[in-house]
Amino acid sequence: MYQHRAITEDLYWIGGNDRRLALFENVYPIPRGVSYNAYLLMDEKTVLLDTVDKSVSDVFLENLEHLLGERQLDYVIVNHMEPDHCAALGQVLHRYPEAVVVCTQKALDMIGQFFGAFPALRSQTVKEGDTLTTGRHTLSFVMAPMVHWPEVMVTYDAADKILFSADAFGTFGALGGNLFADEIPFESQWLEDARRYYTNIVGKYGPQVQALLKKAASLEIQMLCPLHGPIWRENIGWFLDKYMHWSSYTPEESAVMIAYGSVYGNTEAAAFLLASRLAERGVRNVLLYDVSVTHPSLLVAEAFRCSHLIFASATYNAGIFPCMETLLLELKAHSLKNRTIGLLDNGTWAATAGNQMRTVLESMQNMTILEPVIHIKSALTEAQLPELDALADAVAASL
Ligand SMILES: Cc1cc2nc3c(=O)[nH]c(=O)nc-3n(C[C@H](O)[C@H](O)[C@H](O)COP(=O)(O)O)c2cc1C
Repeated sequence: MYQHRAITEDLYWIGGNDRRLALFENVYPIPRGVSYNAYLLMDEKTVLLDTVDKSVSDVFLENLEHLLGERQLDYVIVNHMEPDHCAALGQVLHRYPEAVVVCTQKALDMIGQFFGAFPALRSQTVKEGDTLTTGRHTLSFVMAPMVHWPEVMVTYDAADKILFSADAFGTFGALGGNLFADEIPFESQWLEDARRYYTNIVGKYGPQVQALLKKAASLEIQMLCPLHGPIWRENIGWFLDKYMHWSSYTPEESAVMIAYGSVYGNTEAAAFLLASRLAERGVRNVLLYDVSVTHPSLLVAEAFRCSHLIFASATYNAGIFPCMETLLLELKAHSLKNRTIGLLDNGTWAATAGNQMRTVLESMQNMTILEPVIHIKSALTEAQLPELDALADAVAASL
């Protein structure tokens, strides 16, 4: 049964929701599911904006066929060629061979790579500022390379001031009937997933996102239609501000995240003592995470949110505790920068985790490592409490 939704008088959401997928990109847990948004503009010409993942392609095709009825599909705009948005493209082109695919040259190349040759493919490649008039609407194309993939562009509808923003402004979380961000408690129930989505999926490409935000600033935008999650028509400035922070690697809050990796509990105990010492100094909302039981994607998101990051690790086979090493390499891979760092390590015969964590962190940009670094020999001693206090003082003073 079709389940399309009207957005305006001639624009429809025709996507689908997947609540069964355990791991997005086979990496990121999505307990609240994910939506794959596609849009259909029913102007004098009909225009499909992106398609969907294969998991929801049946309902998407039903939506498309039901809305089109006897009309033909004139254009398919491909903003992003990642398979979670283009898996159904092949089926669309087989059903509507007269449709003209509008995309970047790079996306056109990818169509050939993913689907093989479509001998009868009708295509129109576009560049920055090119436009397509479909009747009442004039769509213009804004290049957004590496706002996830190199072929990405976004599409601006000048008539209704809508930006079809591809993966930008997306979030994890399936839609539950409400289509608009202003219809759901976004800040309290969705922001965490939006941050986890941005930081993990697009977070590495901050400069490219900044470039897109700069271009978007010159457009009057009344609605943001992303490829995942709810549509924005109110409070867009608030969400843009989040993107400004995330893409410039500016902490959202003066806050402390402590992540520890511990086998027998002694490093954990020291991390908890440090957290308590911070609380005694009036630091609020200190967050303590065990890296062994917390998915790195959540810790990456938290690291983007917090100004201060403390890493406490047992030494493991002359290296960093494995889950901690994974976290640090993930943070580096996502280009995190501009943070204040505290370090604790532990070892029974040769503690090397501290130096190795420092090496990773010093290879990242603008990471300020606070002194003292705490070195524990198996278990923290009374004699080390002044050192722990000194680190707590340094963190509190720099917040
Ligand atoms: C598999 C394994 C490898 C370890 N390798 C080292 C090591 O290379 N150097 C060292 O000093 N301690 C090593 N240790 C010991 C722990 O780092 C040490 O006992 C530490 O105090 C554990 O802290 P925890 O109580 O937080 O787990 C290793 C422990 C395990 C289980």
